[in-house]
Amino acid sequence: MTTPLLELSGLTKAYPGVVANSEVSFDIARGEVHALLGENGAGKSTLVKTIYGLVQPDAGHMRLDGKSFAPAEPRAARAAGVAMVFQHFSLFDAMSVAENVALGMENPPALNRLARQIREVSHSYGLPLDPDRIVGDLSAGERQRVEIVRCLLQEPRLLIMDEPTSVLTPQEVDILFETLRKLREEGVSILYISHKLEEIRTICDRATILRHGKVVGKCDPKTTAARDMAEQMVGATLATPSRSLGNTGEVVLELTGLSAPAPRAFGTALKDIDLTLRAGEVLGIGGVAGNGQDELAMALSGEMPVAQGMIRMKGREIGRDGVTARRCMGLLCAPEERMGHAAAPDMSLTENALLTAGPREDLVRHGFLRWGRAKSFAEKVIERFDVRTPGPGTAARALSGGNLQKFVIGREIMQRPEVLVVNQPTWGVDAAAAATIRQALLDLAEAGAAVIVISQDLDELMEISDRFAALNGGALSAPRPAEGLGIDEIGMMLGGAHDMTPAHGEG
Ligand SMILES: Nc1ncnc2c1ncn2[C@@H]1O[C@H](COP(=O)(O)OP(=O)(O)OP(=O)(O)O)[C@@H](O)[C@H]1O
Repeated sequence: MTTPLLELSGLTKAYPGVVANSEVSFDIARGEVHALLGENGAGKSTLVKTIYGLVQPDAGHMRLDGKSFAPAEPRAARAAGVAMVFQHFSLFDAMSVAENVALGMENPPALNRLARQIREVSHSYGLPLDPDRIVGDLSAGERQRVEIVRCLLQEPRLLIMDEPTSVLTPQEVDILFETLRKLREEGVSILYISHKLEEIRTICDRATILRHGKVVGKCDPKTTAARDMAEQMVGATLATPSRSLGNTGEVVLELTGLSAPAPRAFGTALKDIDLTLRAGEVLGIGGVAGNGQDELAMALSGEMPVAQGMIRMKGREIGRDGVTARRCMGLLCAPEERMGHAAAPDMSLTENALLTAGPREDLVRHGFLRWGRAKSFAEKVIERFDVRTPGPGTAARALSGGNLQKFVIGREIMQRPEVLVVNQPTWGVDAAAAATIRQALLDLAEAGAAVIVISQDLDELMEISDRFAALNGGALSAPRPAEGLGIDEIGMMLGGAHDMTPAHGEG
């Protein structure tokens, strides 16, 4: 039998209050795509950080090519042939693709030579990328290609990918998978983390399942149903979100000709958006990333005030009101970026609760913070949304990505909003927790709130929306009832076909 590329034996890593990895053992063969599965907080990131030299294990060891492997830092892991594409890209918007790639290399060649290499790699792996383009102008999928090409230039033997498809369009996912297949043929091994089980079934050869830091199962994803994998991850049976068709009530939010210039370089301007939202309804907004999702969320939250007359809530003009005034009225938002935007990383969960729940939960009185109330509010969110953490005193940055996501969404839902706007509510969240969040959004609507869900996950939108609209280049299509909407119609809406005027011949 040939030796595996990487063998992990008994890897253990504890943090205060949790054992993130407990005696983890498995191996990765040469030329295989190996999935690492597990619910939020199961220990996947900790494990791949250990392989990449970012975390030092308390016990256990690794062997690469049969030789002892204990990288003290990422540089050592890279030198041994391990590369990693992170979930959050670390690119500079104002620099070109080639300049960004050079920044991540130990000994970058001259820029024109590097540009040639980038073209070669991008051509041979079918990843279209122009080295001279400015990164700020690229789509999320293209940015990811910059990171992948940067890794491929190191000719890795093991490529680690952490949730690579969460920001990609279906077409971009196909391109990525073609590249992964090519790498596999060349004998490169891939360790693939994702919560999207159907994708795992498509691309992965074997899967290792973690629960509470331990390996609880291994399976062949090609022959295992997605539901079975999900149930192995959580060790329980999954509930499907359900909803009794609610009655929609009066109009709570009206957008009239909502337009705004792009708030930053490389942002998207909002173009003449009209929308009427009623109490009790869930409106799903789809679209390829970078088509105005963040800007619309900011215009609604009050982070980006807009002109008089463009936004009304319950008949009152609020377009120029700031975040706090809107929160007091019951218009709450949870932005897409949880670390740094939705939550302050170094602050505890109690402090993070105070950041947005002050006005509605009465957490500040006469200028004094009411710590006791803030703490018990944070505890309630932790309990209801099953946030896995030692307690409300934990800093946001110590939570796993999915658990922090549960906290920031739960924090808004538990403030009983009248209008809730959420952007990518289940990003990085495992199947069971995603079902909990979707159910909570449906329950909120059933209790009479109006909910806007902005998401790139079309399945999610179709599952929970009453009406569906698409953002394209900062314009919003007219919402259509979600029920019965076919994939072709959705595709046309996403592509902006809604505002195409009939062509009158060419030239
Ligand atoms: N720097 C840290 N300090 C304290 N605890 C941590 C730290 N990093 C991770 N943890 C804890 O270790 C456990 C495993 O976290 P990890 O990020 O590895 O999970 P994960 O499986 O990657 O989750 P997700 O799918 O949500 O990203 C969690 O309970 C998390 O809170």
